[in-house]
Parts: sequence; C-alpha cells; structure tokens
Amino acid sequence: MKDLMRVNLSEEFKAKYTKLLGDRADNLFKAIETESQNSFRLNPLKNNYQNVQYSLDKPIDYSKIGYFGDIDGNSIDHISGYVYSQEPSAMYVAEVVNPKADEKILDLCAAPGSKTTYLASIMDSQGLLVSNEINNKRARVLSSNVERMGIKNAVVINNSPKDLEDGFEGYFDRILVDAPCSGEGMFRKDPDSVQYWSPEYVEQCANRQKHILDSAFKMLKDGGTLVYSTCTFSPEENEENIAEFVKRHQEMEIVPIKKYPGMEDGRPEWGYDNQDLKKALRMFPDQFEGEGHFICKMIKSGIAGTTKVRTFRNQPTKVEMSYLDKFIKQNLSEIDLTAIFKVKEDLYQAATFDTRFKKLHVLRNGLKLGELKKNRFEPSISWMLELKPNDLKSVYELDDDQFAKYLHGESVMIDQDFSNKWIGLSYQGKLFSWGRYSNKQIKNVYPKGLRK
Ligand SMILES: C[S@@+](CC[C@H](N)C(=O)[O-])C[C@H]1O[C@@H](n2cnc3c(N)ncnc32)[C@H](O)[C@@H]1O
Repeated sequence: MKDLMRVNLSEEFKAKYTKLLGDRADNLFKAIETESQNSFRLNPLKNNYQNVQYSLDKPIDYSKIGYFGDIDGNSIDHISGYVYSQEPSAMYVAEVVNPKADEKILDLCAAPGSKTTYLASIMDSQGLLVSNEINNKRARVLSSNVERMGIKNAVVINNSPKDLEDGFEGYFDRILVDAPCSGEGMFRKDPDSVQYWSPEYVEQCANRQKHILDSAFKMLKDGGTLVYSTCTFSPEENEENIAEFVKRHQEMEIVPIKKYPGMEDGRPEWGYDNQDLKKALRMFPDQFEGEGHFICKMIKSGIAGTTKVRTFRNQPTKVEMSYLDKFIKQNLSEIDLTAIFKVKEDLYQAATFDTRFKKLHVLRNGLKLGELKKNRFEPSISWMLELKPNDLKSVYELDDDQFAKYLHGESVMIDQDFSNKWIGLSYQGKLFSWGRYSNKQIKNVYPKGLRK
C-alpha cells in the first residue's frame, strides 16, 4: 500500500481539471497525493554494465535499460556512472527519440541531463549529441552528469535556442524539446512547486514553448524528427501548442508513438480538434505507473541535402602531444586516440570540429582527457569514467575501508607494487577515479568537488 502525501492543489487547479476530465478528475487528484514510484537506469557505456548492486527484478517494459527501484547517490554504482535515477515516464522520451548511429541529435533543453544521458547510452558513442541548456548553473550540472556517465560523443553548450538558430539551420537529424513547463505532472514529486501554479504561469510557459519549438523547427533537417515533451497536464502547453505549431509549419506531420499499457492517446478536443493529436501520448498517474507526461513526435517533410561542414582544429604542439603520448605509453594499454585538441591547457578528444560551435558557449566538447602541466600531462576524472579496465596497465581494487577513505580525500597505503604511476581505482569492480601510485601509497587525486 502506497503512502498518502499532502499536496495542496488549489481550488482553481481542481476546477480546471474537473471541467476537462469530468468524473475522472478525482482519480487524478488522488493519484497526485499518492507516493510516486522510483526507478533507475543502467548505463550500457560501462564495462559489464549489468553488474550493479540493485535488483533488476522489476524491468520497465518500454525501456531497454530501466528498472523500478531506489538507488543511493552515495553508492559506487552511482558515483561511477553505472546507474542514473530517472522517473519511469521520463524514460520513454529518449526511446521515442530513437537516435540512430551517425546522426546529429540536439537536446535543446537538456539540464540536468536525464534524457541526454539516456540518449547517449543508447547512441553507443556513435554520432553527435549536442546537449544545450540555457541556464548556466544548470548547464554545469548537465556537464558533470555527462562526465559521470562516461559520454564522449556529446558537446555540452550553454546557449539560448535563439542563439543557435542561425548557425544550425537544417542541421540536426533529430531534436528533442523537453520543454520548460508548469510541471503539473511533477507535483507529487515536488509538492512545493504547487505554490507557483497559476493560469497565468501556464500561459507564460506555453508562450515560451512556442518560441523554443519555432527555433527547433529551423534547426531540423528536412526529413528530420522532432520530439516534444513536457511533464505537465495542461492542454495549453501540450495539444494546443502542438496544434498551433503544425499549423504554423505545415511541413511538420505528427506521427504515431507506440503505446504501452497505461499510456493514452493525446486529446484532439484539447487541441482545436486536430485528429492527428491522437498519435501523441499522455501519461496520467491515475492510469500509469509514473509521473504526468506528454510526448509528441513529428517529422519534417522533404529529403535532407548534405550539410556543409567547415572544421577547426586547435592542435596541441608536438611537444605537448609528446607529454600525452608518454602518459599513454606508461599507463595505458594500446588505445586508439584520434581527434585530440586543446582548449587552454586542457586536452580533449573532440566530439566535433565543426566551426559552428566556435561561436557558442561550449562547456565540454567530447571527452576531457586531462591537463598539460609543466613538462607533463595529468589525466582528468572524465577520462577514467570513460575507460574500461582493459585500457589500463594497472587497476587497484579498493576494499570497503580504503574506498571510504579515498572518497573522503585521503591517501591510502597498499601492500602491492606498481611499476607505473597513474593507476585506475575500482571498487566492487567499477572504475571511479585515478590514483597516483608511489611507494606503496595511492595519493589522492579525487576531485575536491566530488569528495564525500
Ligand atoms: C524540463 S527541464 C529539462 C529536463 C531535462 N531534459 C532532463 O531530462 O533532465 C527544461 C529546461 O529548459 C530550460 N529552459 C528554461 N527556459 C528556457 C528557454 N527559454 N529556452 C530553452 N530552455 C529553457 C530550463 O532551465 C530547464 O533546464
């Protein structure tokens, strides 16, 4: 039996949905007062990725990698990017986007990154994922989640959709607009958010979404796919917005989404009677084990031409490359590193060299390998989170006590010798950090911001 919580829905909210849903509205209000189901995802980018400490007995049938259950943010599975907490309904969005190898994908409203990291997990490091977030603080959280999950084919940028429009016209094969919304579908997860709700707020959100959708339209290739999603119930932000969008842009056609038990059709009567809206998808928590969500998939007519790409390259000097080569020779087994470039003193393996990105506020372009120091190269945690045990010359498996100490920022004494200096540290078989070995001691290099 699930617990009941107090979510103070306003009379105005209740009246609106009673008018829209009739007798069913009471079931919805009750569901909003019922505790939500937690769930998490695995990350196929990791070595032996199903080896987690959490039960996989309750798979989510519409997700290849989702499971019902709770995870702990301090567990090794979370720290090393083997799991990501995401509520069930939100998981389906990335499956609906369905990215294909070698496509260019834009996640336009991406922070904190639950859908971006899902998309990357199923892209298997193929193609290009551009993860954009307008808010700087949130963009930095997005970037750290991309790092934790060991993603190397993503560019994390911090721009407004308008900033992107000009340079990226007709550029993307698929765009996800997971729009900022009034969040009605999340009230039970975040009961405090109820206080911000008002009809005016819903209108404001709908208006902002229109502009974001229009930007997305410009950036979508002919023949490309646009997925629009919100976590709110309001018709203004969902059916109404989409009906107006496809009217403004007649090249856009709403296409069907596979519906699993509990998922419902979109409602034409809430969107100027556009019957295609039945192909959209709604998840209401009184019928579906997840939060409230709306998803609509659309295709732009036409056949894509080729996109001209001019490339840039900030190559490290020969001497700088020699520091990286030396590091690799000493500490890694044979690995194939291409597309190395330099940003200030950092070396990256680029996700893209397209000059269009030069005008943007880029937080991360591909995989950060590490930093050039005086006469040497020092590796970054991002790289470790992407590497597999076989890529490393030395891996040391910490015991419970050593792991707790290391995570806390302490060095650990070990009873083992290594001939090289930079070793992979693992706990319960999961790589999570570099360690600097010297004389039976592993010096702590765990980033201060991640220590626990
Ligand atoms: C629903 S959240 C995205 C959640 C994210 N896709 C995920 O799965 O983790 C919407 C995001 O849109 C951003 N946003 C707010 N105003 C925006 C605007 N005018 N244009 C684009 N994004 C905006 C918000 O900062 C927020 O991070």
